[in-house]
Amino acid sequence: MNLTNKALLRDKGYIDGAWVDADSGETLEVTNPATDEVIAVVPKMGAAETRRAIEAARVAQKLWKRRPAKERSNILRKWFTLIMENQEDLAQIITDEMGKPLTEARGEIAYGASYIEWYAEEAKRVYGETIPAPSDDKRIVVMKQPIGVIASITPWNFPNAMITRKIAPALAVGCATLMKPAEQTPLSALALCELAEQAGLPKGLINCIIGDPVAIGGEMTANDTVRKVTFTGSTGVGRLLMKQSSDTIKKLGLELGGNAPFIVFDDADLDAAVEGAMISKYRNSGQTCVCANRLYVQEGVYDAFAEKLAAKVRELKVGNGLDDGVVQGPLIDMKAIEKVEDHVADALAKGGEIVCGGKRHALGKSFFEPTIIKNVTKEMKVAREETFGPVAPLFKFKDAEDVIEQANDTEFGLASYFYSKDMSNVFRVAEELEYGMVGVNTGLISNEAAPFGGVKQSGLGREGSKFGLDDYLELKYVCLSEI
Ligand SMILES: NC(=O)c1ccc[n+]([C@@H]2O[C@H](COP(=O)([O-])OP(=O)(O)OC[C@H]3O[C@@H](n4cnc5c(N)ncnc54)[C@H](O)[C@@H]3O)[C@@H](O)[C@H]2O)c1
Ligand SMILES: O=C[C@H](O)CS(=O)(=O)O
Repeated sequence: MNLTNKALLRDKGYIDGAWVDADSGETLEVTNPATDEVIAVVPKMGAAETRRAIEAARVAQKLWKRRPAKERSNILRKWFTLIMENQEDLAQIITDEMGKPLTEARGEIAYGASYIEWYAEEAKRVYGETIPAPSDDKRIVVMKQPIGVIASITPWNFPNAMITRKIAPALAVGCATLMKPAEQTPLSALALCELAEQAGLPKGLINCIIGDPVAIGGEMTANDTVRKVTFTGSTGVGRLLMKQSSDTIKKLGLELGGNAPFIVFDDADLDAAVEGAMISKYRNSGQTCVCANRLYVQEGVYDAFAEKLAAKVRELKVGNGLDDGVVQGPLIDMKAIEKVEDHVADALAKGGEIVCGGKRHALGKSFFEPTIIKNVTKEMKVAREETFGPVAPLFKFKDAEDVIEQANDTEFGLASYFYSKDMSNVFRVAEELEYGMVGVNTGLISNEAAPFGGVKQSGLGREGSKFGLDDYLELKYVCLSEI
């Protein structure tokens, strides 16, 4: 890795302001999925290190919550500035450890930093309320106070932004934090800790435990000092963490799996719809929770849309994310490739037809050809499961009533998208879709100002916006009497 700022490449856990190895001395290798090269060796930590981090956070949080909001804000602002000054190096770390193209990795750094910038400002706007009391001798005061020590667990697909989307609001309101990044992508998390320390964040407020997810997660969910667990990842692991957290009645933030419908009505601007489908489906090689997972095209424009989309997909350059012009990197590992192959084979066995792609790329390793399948039906796995790869299954539909029923026929409810120019149709469909987020005439909806999150089995809570701040606050009602 050819970094300008070598200090960013950290390979130890970060606990109470110290860079430490695992108690056991055990380690994990970090590999570049585009080359299979080992790029770092990091500690394999467990419950004991997690306990020490929780205690460090508990002690640090008592002082941090008393710091004036403006001081917390200034330190977050400095962290934001340092991240943007180191954007190129941080982007290279992302591409090396998980494969996304450098252009997308640069975008993720700016996106992740935007949450720190946003919450640096929001830190100064945690307002309480007074409420007219039922009797003249009383006053009702409502305070908002930080939850305390929070623990975060994050996935590999956005190894920077999924962390800042949690840590920034938590620190802004006066919480102390632990993070457990995915074992595939610890380096981005450690680089964030390095820059937080340079920004002047006091020790103990941010702790990064690398290693055994079951042991670390087990301590985070069982330890009563941890008052909130915030998780981004698969719905299956989210269910498990929810169960484990119930013994100590923890607050939960869950950003889970998706199965996004992408709907094209026959009155849509087809070129705009194709552009939206390209970014919604093939961003991060289809490895985002809000990727279009099912594309529904009204029967009158089905063939025209399929033809236009295929022309764009065939232009996509697949390769090492560090190489010029590459817009599709490798999938995270061979397990991901096997899941994509299973979905493609299942669709073909049930009557689907390949329009383009459909198999492993000639580059080998975990590269897969950008794929479109047509004549897809609801009996196929691509209709019910999150593919998490560069495969666009095209379903046909008759009218709004038909497609709304198909789109809502899933246990997931994260993101959804549709293209239409008729305002009556726009309002009706947006109101009827059972999802936490709806993109209308766009395929890209994520930003720091908006409440990101899902309904049904896609999660609990919201991240980003003023709503994301509330997720790290407790309400306290103070009743003043004898006034
Ligand atoms: N809703 C969102 O914002 C969002 C964002 C990104 C990814 N995701 C979802 O995440 C999934 C892909 O990411 P993934 O494969 O890394 O998910 P994953 O659930 O396998 O892993 C996510 C994190 O959980 C940890 N983990 C795994 N098992 C654990 C356990 N038993 N105890 C504690 N921690 C454990 C992992 O180490 C990792 O840090 C997809 O389903 C995707 O939709 C959702
Ligand atoms: O996949 C997870 C991210 O939340 C996707 S996004 O960049 O926030 O849209």
